[in-house]
Amino acid sequence: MSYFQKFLYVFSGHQRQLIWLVGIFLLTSLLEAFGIGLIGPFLNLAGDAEKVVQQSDTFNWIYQTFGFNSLEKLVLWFGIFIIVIFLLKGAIYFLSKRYSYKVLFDQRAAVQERLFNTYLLAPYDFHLTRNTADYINKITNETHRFCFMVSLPMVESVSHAIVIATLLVLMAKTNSLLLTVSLAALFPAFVVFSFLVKRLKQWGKLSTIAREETIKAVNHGLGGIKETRVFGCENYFRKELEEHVHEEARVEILFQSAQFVPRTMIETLLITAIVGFVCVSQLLIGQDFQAAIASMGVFAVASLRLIPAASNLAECIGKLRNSAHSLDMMYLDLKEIENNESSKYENPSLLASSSSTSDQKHSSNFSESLKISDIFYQYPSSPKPSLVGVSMEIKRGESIGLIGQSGAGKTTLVDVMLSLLIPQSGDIFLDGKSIYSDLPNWRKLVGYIPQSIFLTDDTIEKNIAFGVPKAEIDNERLWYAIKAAQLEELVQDLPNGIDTAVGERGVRLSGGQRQRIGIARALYHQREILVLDEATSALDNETERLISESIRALAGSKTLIIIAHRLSTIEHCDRIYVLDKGTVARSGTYADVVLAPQK
Ligand SMILES: Nc1ncnc2c1ncn2[C@@H]1O[C@H](COP(=O)(O)OP(=O)(O)OP(=O)(O)O)[C@@H](O)[C@H]1O
Repeated sequence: MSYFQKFLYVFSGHQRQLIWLVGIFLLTSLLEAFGIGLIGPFLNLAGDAEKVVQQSDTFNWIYQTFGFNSLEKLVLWFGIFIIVIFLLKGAIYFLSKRYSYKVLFDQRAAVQERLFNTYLLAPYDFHLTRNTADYINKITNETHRFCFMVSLPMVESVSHAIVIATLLVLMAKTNSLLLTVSLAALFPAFVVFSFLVKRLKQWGKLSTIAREETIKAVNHGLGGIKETRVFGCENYFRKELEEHVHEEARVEILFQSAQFVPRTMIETLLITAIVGFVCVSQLLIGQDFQAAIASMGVFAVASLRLIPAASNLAECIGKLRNSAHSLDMMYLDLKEIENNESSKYENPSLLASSSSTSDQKHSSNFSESLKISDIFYQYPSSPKPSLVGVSMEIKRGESIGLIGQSGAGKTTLVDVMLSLLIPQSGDIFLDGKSIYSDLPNWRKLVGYIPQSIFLTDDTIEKNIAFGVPKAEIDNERLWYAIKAAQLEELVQDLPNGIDTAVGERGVRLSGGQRQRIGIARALYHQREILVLDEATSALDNETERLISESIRALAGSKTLIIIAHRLSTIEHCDRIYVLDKGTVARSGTYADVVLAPQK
């Protein structure tokens, strides 16, 4: 696919604004050229007005038509006219810049939103292959590059190309030989430029990678500041960061310096060509000097616009090449996710509906049973399947425990149940109906309490009512969740109560408190089916008792699926499933599976 097609795919929806931008840039160039073109005649007029009016038909016509009664007035009004043209040009220049920034920044915001939405809706297995640094870099840095290193140069190069083409036609009409000489003289600049173009793309790629690695180094070093400090790894992460920021600086210096090469060459070569042409035609061929001077005048004026237009065009092409990697990356992500088979299960309306799920009355229902039927799942990057023919049936209100050795497939099964992973074969039936026929509805039924809860750097209240705007939080439901998750005492002891900030990822809370916030979150969101991944980390007896109590209190009213690492947690479960190498090895009551001697 061509660069331009990729650009249009990412820039979708606002193509008309691009055409407006090209038009506005052209108008500014035109006014500028017109204004500059008037300066010469004005100086001539001011120097000897009488002679100019006598010799120039145009000035004579102006003088007669507008009824000037003195030459001084003509000079004055002509001067005022030039000032008005420049004022107009200045105003249009300002408005065009303002408009172009509006288009570009609005477009950047639109691409940022689109990328973020795309990532939010991307199949879960897509996220298993990515790093958050990659998302942060694309949404913050690369979208900026897309606007100022792809969109803007694209528009500017079209307007420069039009100006250049017009000037070339004008020059060709004036003196085609001089034009040929000028173009031939520019040949070395084309050669150097085509050599640089390949490098520019490579430097752009290295610069993108360096930015991403810098974010990774910050994430690793500061994200795990506890471990960094305890293991004394400050120097290691400092060096990592140093390496990447210097790499970015190195390639940016190369790119920015390389941008001046075509500009300098074009200027030097064009001036050399024009001066050389005059010398040769005058000294060697003895051409009529007056005729040469006449063409030189047109060339000099045309070159005034041609040199900047040509060097700006070269600069724009340089930027477009340099940002080719950024464009490729954004295009590939958008295209890959938007066309992904699994994405078809995802409903874009989820984005609109998910934030308000909790305050809507639940339309989703679970009245009888959940049937997991013959599930087969293999990770895209894994040589062997993680789940093979897993089946189980769970009645409404039952609690089931999943146990098995590390790597047996418990988390994978839970991820399939949470519809994060879509199985290659098999199905899950809710009251006899496949959940895949209406995933948004299924998602309103299941809640997840992972081993390590993701807490936002916000208050306890906002972490429990996760994803609900503050004004829409239901207080009654919030306090029910706090009580049921055994958090009441903690909240009452805190000076700011539910308004206490938990810190990034909940650093100001203990592991047990964090998990109870997770339970409260699932309860606030009124999920019928709760999937609980019990924390493996050793919790103190009191915390463990509180968590077990809150889980036990839910038994019967909620359907619970618990991945257990401590057998005491699943004592009360109606049924236990033992997973082994991706299959259900045994199932039965706690007494059958855990207490009975194994054959
Ligand atoms: N993202 C992944 N890509 C490839 N293979 C994976 C991925 N995640 C898990 N696996 C593999 O799938 C199998 C089941 O892993 P899973 O995490 O489901 O086990 P588990 O029973 O939950 O283990 P644990 O109790 O240690 O959490 C393992 O062999 C594991 O290596």
